[in-house]
Amino acid sequence: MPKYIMSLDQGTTSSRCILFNEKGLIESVAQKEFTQIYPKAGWVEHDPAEIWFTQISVATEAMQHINASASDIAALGITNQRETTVVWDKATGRPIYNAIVWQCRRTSEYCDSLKEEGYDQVIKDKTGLILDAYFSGTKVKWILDNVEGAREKAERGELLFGTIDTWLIWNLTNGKVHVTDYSNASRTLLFNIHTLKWDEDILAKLNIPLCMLPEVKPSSCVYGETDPSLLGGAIPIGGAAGDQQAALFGQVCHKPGTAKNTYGTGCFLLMNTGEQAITSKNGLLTTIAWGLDGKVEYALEGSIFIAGAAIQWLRDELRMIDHASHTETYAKSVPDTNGVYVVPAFTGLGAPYWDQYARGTVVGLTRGVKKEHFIRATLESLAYQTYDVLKAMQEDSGIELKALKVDGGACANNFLMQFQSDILGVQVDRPEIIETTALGAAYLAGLAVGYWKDKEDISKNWALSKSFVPKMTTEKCDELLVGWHKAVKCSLGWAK
Ligand SMILES: Nc1ncnc2c1ncn2[C@@H]1O[C@H](COP(=O)(O)OP(=O)(O)O)[C@@H](O)[C@H]1O
Ligand SMILES: O=P(O)(O)OC[C@H](O)CO
Repeated sequence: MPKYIMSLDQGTTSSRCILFNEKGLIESVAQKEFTQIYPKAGWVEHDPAEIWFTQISVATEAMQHINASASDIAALGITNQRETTVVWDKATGRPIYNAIVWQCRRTSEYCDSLKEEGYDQVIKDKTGLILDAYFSGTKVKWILDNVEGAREKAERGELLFGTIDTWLIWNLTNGKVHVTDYSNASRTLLFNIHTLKWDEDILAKLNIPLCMLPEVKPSSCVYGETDPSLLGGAIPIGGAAGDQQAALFGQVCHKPGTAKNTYGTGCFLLMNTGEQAITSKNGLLTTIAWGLDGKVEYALEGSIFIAGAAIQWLRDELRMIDHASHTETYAKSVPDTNGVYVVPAFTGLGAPYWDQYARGTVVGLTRGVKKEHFIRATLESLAYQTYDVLKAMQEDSGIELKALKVDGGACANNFLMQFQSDILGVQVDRPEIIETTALGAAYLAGLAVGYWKDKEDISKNWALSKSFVPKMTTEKCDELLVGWHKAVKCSLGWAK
């Protein structure tokens, strides 16, 4: 009887593999960071070969840590940074260009031109998304327009497109399977979330041939088996989901009205809306949560582009800290930010502002401002951005959240979680396992092969580690939020 489920978590900054047991506990982890490529201001790329190589090597490493063999693994699930776009040659399996990362702004002006024609409404109606460079569609078009001979090859059926789930499954099956799941398809700008088909009108508008797109399947289903040469035997690939939807599943937000916020590179707040696709009036996205049990379920999403990445910026570019976790001590060493606000709009602002031209802004500097204030203000910016998104979500859904489940690397920060609870006026619940993204993918894969019976079987695994309850007065909160919103105004439209 196989003992584990393997989860491949291909994130924006690292590739990770976790082996889970049937209680949803971690048995083994391996992780590798990979290169971020910034060819021009506002452009972000990854090397797809490095993504594949780091991912397969951490899988091997995680197995070695506990002497697991392929026969010990019941199934493998995949979860991934979403929207990031790879186009490769079907015959050779070689990418024709670097992966264009979700954060990349190179197609902003093209998106503007479509907006001027009013095409943003068409996009919203069909895909549930905002017309923005964030999503895959305009990135695929950019590759076809800019790599010599690419469009002709694509039209002849010689090129394939995939988000990272598709790229990994293609490689895991040695080029046999070209698929994606509903949750990832719903982030491409090319998928109609109501008809559940690739949208031929949008494809024609963006001049993207249908033949290069993957087949879209449920998030929990056996897509194929890993090539036996890779992990010492064939393992069924039983599930795939975009990382934010996987986290929603891993947090057992299986019922409408339940929500989670993931604090990783960015911050993504998702609320399950069941079989109803709610259209936002406040700058949120309507997205597919997963395809499971013969149907799809939807979510409302607030996407914040820069969260933990701002902490990495403090560490790597400003060199104010040696380690992300040190921010907690610095922030607690001062009573406030001394009037400083940091708006980390490094790649524009996502929900609810959707300003492609906003840029990072620091306001309120005076002679007495110390590094501790700056660090605290950067941490607080994650909580303020979450406030803006949660407010929009409560208005759209008509649901007042009683508690917010949190996960992702930066939710380990107790200062941040307390400040988050204060500013939201809502309880914040951190689970024992904060690797819920990987766990969600494991659950989807395990369900497909009968390792877990059903959602109820999974739900009992969720365990609370710590709750944070609001302590700040409403007056103080309001005062801080006025300052934040003034700071956001300063950042808007800067790069126009
Ligand atoms: N204790 C901490 N306090 C604040 N930020 C943190 C802390 N630990 C990790 N982070 C941030 O969290 C991010 C890593 O989280 P993770 O969930 O692994 O992200 P991703 O999946 O996007 O790569 C990094 O951006 C890092 O700066
Ligand atoms: O890699 P993460 O965890 O920052 O997630 C990135 C998101 O999927 C982008 O939409």
